[in-house]
Amino acid sequence: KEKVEITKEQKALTKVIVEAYNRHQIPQDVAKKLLQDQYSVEENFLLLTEMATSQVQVIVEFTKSIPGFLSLDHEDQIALLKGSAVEAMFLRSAQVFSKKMPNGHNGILEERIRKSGISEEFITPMFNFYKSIIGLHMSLEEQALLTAITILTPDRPYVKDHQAVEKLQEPMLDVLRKVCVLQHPQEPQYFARLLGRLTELRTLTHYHAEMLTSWRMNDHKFTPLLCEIWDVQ
Ligand SMILES: O=C1N(Cc2ccc(-c3nnn[nH]3)cc2)c2ccc(Br)cc2C12CCN(S(=O)(=O)c1cccs1)CC2
Repeated sequence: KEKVEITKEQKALTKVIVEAYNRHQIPQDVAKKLLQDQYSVEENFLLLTEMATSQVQVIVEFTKSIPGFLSLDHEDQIALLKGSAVEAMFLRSAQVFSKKMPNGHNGILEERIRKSGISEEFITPMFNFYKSIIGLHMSLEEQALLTAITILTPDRPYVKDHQAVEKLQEPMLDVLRKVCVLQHPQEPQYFARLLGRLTELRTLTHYHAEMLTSWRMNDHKFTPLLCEIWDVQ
């Protein structure tokens, strides 16, 4: 049985990523609004849009703290952010949603999301993904590293220097693999299961793009930041 050892450098890298992941949080008042009294479908949608805008800001700040990211070609930095924005937001939402919301409230929040103009065909895969993330009981290190790995995906559209992105993503994959072995010794396939969630995330991006079109049709308004990052005119 191979003795798994995390090197000094890998410990330092994990520390930087976890600190960045913890440092940027959505202002509590924004998330709390979702728990207040009854809202109409329009108001719910507006709240989710406000939340999503804060989430994107948090994800951009987290990304900038990933060692080496700011040394990438500037256009590649934008391509990575735009290519991973929805996935990083859904991954982070699933991870935070469960923690941030005291148990009793999950139902209320779930109710708000269900009553926000998002169609059932998107709600179902979204909550299946959410439940699959919760079921993994990821540690903070695993959540932070998996989010960084998602953002540093070399094969996003318009990325020119794949190699440079791979060089940043590989060390994260190496340390995540070791962290999984050390933190889930009973589950040798745990690391593979984590990466499997990234595949499920890609299907959510597809649903999200479809939803964006239908929201546009029903004249739903988005903030300038969301229009920029989601390529909405
Ligand atoms: O809003 C969501 N939530 C609730 C949520 C998210 C984050 C925090 C939070 N608190 N502190 N930090 N973060 C709290 C509640 C949530 C939870 C699980 C999954 Br899976 C996904 C989601 C979405 C992500 C965005 N979409 S969206 O479709 O992109 C859309 C944008 C505009 C209107 S609809 C809706 C679902």
